[in-house]
Amino acid sequence: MEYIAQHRNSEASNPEIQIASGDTQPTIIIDESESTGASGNEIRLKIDEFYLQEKNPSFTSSNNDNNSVSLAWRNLSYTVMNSKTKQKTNIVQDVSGVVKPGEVMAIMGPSGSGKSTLLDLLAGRKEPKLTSGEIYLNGRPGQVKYVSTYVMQEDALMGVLTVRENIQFAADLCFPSSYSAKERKARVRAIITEFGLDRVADSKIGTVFVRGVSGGEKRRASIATQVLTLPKIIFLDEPTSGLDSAASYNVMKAIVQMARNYKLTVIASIHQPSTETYSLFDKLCILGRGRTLYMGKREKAIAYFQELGHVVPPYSNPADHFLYLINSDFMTDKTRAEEYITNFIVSFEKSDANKLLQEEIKSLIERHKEDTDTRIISSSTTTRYQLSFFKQTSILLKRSFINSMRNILVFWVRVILYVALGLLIGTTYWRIGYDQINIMERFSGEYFSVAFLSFMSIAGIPGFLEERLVFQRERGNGFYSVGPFVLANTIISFPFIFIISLSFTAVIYPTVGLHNGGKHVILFVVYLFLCLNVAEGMVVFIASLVPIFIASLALTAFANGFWMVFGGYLVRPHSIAKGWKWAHYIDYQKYAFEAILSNDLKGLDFNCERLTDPSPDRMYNCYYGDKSGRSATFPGEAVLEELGYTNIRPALWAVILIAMTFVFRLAFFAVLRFKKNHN
Ligand SMILES: Nc1ncnc2c1ncn2[C@@H]1O[C@H](COP(=O)(O)OP(=O)(O)OP(=O)(O)O)[C@@H](O)[C@H]1O
Repeated sequence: MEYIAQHRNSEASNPEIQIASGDTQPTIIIDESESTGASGNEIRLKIDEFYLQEKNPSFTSSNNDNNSVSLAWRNLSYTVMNSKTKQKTNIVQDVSGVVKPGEVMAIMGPSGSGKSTLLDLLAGRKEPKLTSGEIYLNGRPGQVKYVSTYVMQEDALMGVLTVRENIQFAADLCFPSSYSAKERKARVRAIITEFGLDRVADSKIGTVFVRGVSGGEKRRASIATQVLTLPKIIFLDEPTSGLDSAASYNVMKAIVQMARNYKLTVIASIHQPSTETYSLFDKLCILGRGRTLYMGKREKAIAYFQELGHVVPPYSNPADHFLYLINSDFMTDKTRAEEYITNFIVSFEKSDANKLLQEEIKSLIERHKEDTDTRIISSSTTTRYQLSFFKQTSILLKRSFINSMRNILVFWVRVILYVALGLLIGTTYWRIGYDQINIMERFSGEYFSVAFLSFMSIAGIPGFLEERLVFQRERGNGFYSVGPFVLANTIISFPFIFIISLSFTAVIYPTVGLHNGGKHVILFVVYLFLCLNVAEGMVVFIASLVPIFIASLALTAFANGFWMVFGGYLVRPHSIAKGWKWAHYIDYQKYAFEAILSNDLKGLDFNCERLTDPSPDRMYNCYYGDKSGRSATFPGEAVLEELGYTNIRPALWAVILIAMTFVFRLAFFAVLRFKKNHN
């Protein structure tokens, strides 16, 4: 059933949302002008909720928590084995807790206390073999990952896109196709308002070249893109890290408000919240050495520690005080430090707070024992992705296109570099002509074009790494699969690489004075284009394998250095040592270089040197071809033959270059598909 929202400004007297049921398309009629104090945004929110519930029952509402999910866990442990000592270490041990819909819990503790590990455990992101304990969704064992979203610490946004565009693309990717463009836009508007981003909605996120929104706004935008679908449980890994206290407060406030409005269950690991941020939490889980030092209501924590004899001094931040209190890392006496923390652990185990917690978990399980409603556990598992492969690819293509057009780092920096370099080469070689002494210059120019242009594909690494981070986040949240991303990335590179090849050729070809004629110019562009596609494929493959900027830069530079050695110019094919011949045959630069060489030299005649003291039998000195001294010229073919570039088959070489592009793109797919992410 479809619903259409209509805004009517004058006639309706009832400010409430009305549903005018028709036969097929009931219409929501809204009067914004005479609302009873509800702002346009509030009305919009109501429409959005309405849409979300009608279209997908897994979306929750502020007034209806039927679909909300409580999360409880009991005796959760994570144990790793030290590969050297073969000893087991509990990173997290016997941790229990419960968070109900609408509540926000903070996991706090000193560095290394196990906050991230616990968050990952709860989110189902840890190796099950190393995990023990139980996790309950609404009191029943269930798969958390199907009803939750994990918000990573790093902002994963496209810098050249505006806040709204980033969120809109996420909405286009994560909502099912039964949502109209208008509905998705409405949801985007609503979440922008919820996260207080209206003022900067049309500002770019920012890049190294363009100053964008503030760190806090960027963090809010990043979170907004990940919670658009109102997942029932939200995990946030250090959502305020790197932000000042005001920005941290605003980020947390937006999250808390959303949790309240939509009855979402929220768990966030947090380092050192300010007093204001701390006061936003409903519950606290304080960890020390992987054990629970306190788990319960935030407002009862002060009294709890007071009972243990640790009074929070007046006017001090309770969070700071607790963290200071439980930090034994800097105690010089290790036995005393151990005892000190053990006291906190034992005190909590024996505490009323713990008894209350255990009873709460028990009663939650009891209450849902007879529950036969499996909707929560199974609702999101029926279809893995909301959109078809084709739709996913087309949206990603559109976003990649905008990113490539606007982000100078992706392609344009290469266009500028190549044109500048083309001008440099062109003006240096300036019309090299057809004398035999110029032959090696042709070789050098053509080799340089292939090798340097391929090498400079590394300029695309920063842009790709940014895109990969967004991909990783969106794939993690189940927006789309690897195939559409790889396909979109591949397709979008073609026109830009073509522009690069064309612009370089346009500059270099006439200035250097390569083989004249339309066919030769076109073939030069084609070979360069095919070569750069392989180079680009190799860059994305390496950068996805090692997604660390400096490391992928170094690896790609090494790989290109390797190909340069075996490309057939620095060492001619027949001179390459036997043991390295294989490298020559798998070197894409060989195929491009030889095809370009053949395109230039074949069909050209070069002038031999006229002797200063000619005799009737010997008038010329020819480096190649007929060396009898009677011929004034020799063909380009003779040069190739004598220098060992025999058996060049340009059409086959072109096919090999296409195949190599395919292989690298396939490897790129395999890496994204099968490599485990550790960041
Ligand atoms: N797989 C593992 N093998 C060995 N040690 C581990 C493993 N995972 C985590 N640890 C160790 O367990 C401890 C807890 O790690 P965790 O990252 O959960 O702490 P944290 O409280 O989030 O720390 P921080 O606040 O500094 O990020 C650390 O000392 C860490 O080095």
